[in-house]
Amino acid sequence: MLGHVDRLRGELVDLHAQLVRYGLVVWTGGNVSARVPGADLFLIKPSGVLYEDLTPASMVLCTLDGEAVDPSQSPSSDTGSHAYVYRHMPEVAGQVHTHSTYACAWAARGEEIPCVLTAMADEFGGPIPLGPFALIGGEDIGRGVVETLTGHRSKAVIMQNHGTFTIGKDARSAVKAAVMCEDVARSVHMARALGECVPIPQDAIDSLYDRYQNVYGQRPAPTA
Ligand SMILES: O=C(CO)[C@@H](O)[C@H](O)COP(=O)(O)O
Repeated sequence: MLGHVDRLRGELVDLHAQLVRYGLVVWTGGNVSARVPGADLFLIKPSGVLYEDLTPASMVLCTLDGEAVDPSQSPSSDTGSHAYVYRHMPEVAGQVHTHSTYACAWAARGEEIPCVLTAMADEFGGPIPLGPFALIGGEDIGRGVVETLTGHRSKAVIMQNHGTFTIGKDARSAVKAAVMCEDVARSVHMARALGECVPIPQDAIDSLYDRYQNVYGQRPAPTA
């Protein structure tokens, strides 16, 4: 278990740097977490720490009740919500939260992002849904994420008046979902400003999603 924790500490530093690289966060906003395989534990960003100051040791190990194992550490404001998602969605092993600009524009309008681009069908299998308004600091956001994404193809949710929350089979997948969410939020926001968007038929969405999820990219090397 300690091997997993040490590995995930380093991975989380790198993944937080990806949020900066893709322009998804400013100052200390946002966070990434990763479930520890085989343990009722996860690691998450420390609260209020600048991205350039994050280190493997600064990542906070927490229980699935959202408590820091080391009480001297202060985990992210969203720790209770990340913990709630991990408890209620066992398939989830990574989560990301951002205030990325265009996704927040959809959050401020209280609108889901309609599936009008093939990139949305590929990655999200349909629209990016809107989740409820929820206060920060407890489990309310996590409850809204679970209510919205359970049984939904999308791995991203636009939480009303707040921002993006994503889930994944690992933290890297959740970061990818956050990057792709902001990319399509920007494109569809621009399109909407210039006119009506053309919806993609559901059968085409299904075909695009199946291809991207099951065919796209490099095949894994054959095992010896
Ligand atoms: O949305 C909020 C605060 O309004 C938080 O989610 C911040 O975006 C990140 O907080 P920390 O992870 O640094 O506590």
